[in-house]
Amino acid sequence: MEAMTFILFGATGDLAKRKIYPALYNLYMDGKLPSAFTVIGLGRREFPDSVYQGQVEQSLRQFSRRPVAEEGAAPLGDFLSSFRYHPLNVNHAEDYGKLLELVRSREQALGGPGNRMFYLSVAPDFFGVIAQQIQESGLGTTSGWKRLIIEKPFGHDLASARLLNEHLSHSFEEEEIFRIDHYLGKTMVQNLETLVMANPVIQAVWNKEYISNVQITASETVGVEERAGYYDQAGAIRDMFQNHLLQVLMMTAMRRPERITARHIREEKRKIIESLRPIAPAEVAATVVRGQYEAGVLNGKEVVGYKQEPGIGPDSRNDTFVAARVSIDHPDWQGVPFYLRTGKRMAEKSTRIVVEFRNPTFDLYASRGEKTASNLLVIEINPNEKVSFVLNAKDPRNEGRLETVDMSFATEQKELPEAYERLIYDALLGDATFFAHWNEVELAWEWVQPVLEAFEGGMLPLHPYAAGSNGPQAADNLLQENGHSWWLDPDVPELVGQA
Ligand SMILES: NC(=O)C1=CN([C@@H]2O[C@H](COP(=O)(O)OP(=O)(O)OC[C@H]3O[C@@H](n4cnc5c(N)ncnc54)[C@H](OP(=O)(O)O)[C@@H]3O)[C@@H](O)[C@H]2O)C=CC1
Ligand SMILES: O=C1O[C@H](COP(=O)(O)O)[C@@H](O)[C@H](O)[C@H]1O
Repeated sequence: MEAMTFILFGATGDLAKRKIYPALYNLYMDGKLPSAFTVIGLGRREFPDSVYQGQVEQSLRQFSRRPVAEEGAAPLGDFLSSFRYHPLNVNHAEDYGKLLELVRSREQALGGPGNRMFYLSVAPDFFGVIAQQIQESGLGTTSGWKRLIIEKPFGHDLASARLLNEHLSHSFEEEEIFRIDHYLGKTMVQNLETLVMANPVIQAVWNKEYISNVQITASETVGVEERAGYYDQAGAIRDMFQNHLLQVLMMTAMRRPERITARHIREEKRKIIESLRPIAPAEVAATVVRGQYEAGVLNGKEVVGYKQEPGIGPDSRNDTFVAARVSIDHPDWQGVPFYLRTGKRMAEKSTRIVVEFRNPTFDLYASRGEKTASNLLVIEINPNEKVSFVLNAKDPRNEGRLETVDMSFATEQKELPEAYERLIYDALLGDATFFAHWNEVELAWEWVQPVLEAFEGGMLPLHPYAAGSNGPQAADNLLQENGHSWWLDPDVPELVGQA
């Protein structure tokens, strides 16, 4: 790989420490970084490179999945010697000129064409000004490639997302922008495409003829944590639904691409998000449920309600839970509801997709007083990474009566690269397959916008739910109207018991 300079805005921030430095270190240890590279960390304060390198080391010791060597020992020492710190206030134009001098001097020292990766790990309000200054200062002019990695949230609503994109597009081509959605870096989300496209058996039944409904859940046990300022403005709908859940939906429902390339996969994803049936604000209440957690018991401990969390006001109407029934007006998915839900302070941490297959209308076993259970394909994304196929079989201990069994495989999590490792590596290679294209982001906001308007216009009740529960009853009713119910437990035998 050619030499590269990695220019990190927000180098002293939480995300850099918890995710970006560990990802870079693990890539380095796997031989996936260029042999010549510099990381230039940026923040407002002044301090020497040695202090910065110490901060990076500390973050590796705390967060790296791979144990870090002793202080000063190679390869840690070699890795850290590539880190430089530069004080820069994103709003001060003159600071960018000085940054350019440092970048050029490092490029000269490293050799190569001057490849520049700009990573914006700062508040989204700064994205526009940074992109503009990169352009105006000359940082964006190089004989190598230039790329931009940006973090979520990408806008607060449809209008702000469009404005942000317009700002970025003055300085970067769409092909140069890598919008991180860390769910797209998760092993099982990446595996979805292979599972469906590389297995003719699954491919053949991946449509409305065989699938009854699809359930995508991202439940969390954590509450708002220390992010009240951000979360109380965003809510579950912007924090999780507009991006992560809709991305997982696109990955699940996309049809077979012509080829396995970023362009072809994104084309198929776009067709799905384009086909989501829009809902008018007046219809939102019939298809979307929002909730907010109250005090409850989680893992045997009492926890406070959302309104009692530090930094949240007693009158907050923010949603900590959202569920929706989504219809895809695509010939292959007509009549197959996709149920999506996400919430904080729920009974379990579980991100999963459950695909429920149709049962034949004539049940051969009814004459024996038995009922065949629905076949399920359960794709557990987090914290377990496991795929299970739930089938009917004979129970040899019970006179050959029907029982459900599962065929499954799981991945060994410890060994696997983390989402940020995969995504940063892909961006270094210029592979945008698992990044959100602007079309997807815009269309996702287009679907969500009437929902936001219904929220703001008070057209949708905010259902309370107890911390430690599975969310409000209204979210169950969404499915019951169609004769479905949430498959609750990712542990398959018990899950089947919920039917
Ligand atoms: N933390 C997380 O888990 C996640 C974060 N994100 C997103 O990542 C981004 C960064 O988040 P996070 O690291 O948590 O934020 P932090 O608040 O922890 O860090 C913010 C960073 O921005 C820098 N900064 C603030 N103002 C300026 C300025 N005027 N000029 C230059 N630098 C400035 C700070 O540097 P200093 O104060 O040293 O100047 C600091 O390094 C955000 O967009 C967030 O939404 C996305 C997903 C998860
Ligand atoms: O992006 C976010 O994701 C996390 C959940 O991520 P996971 O990988 O643990 O499933 C969520 O807690 C956070 O609020 C949100 O900003």
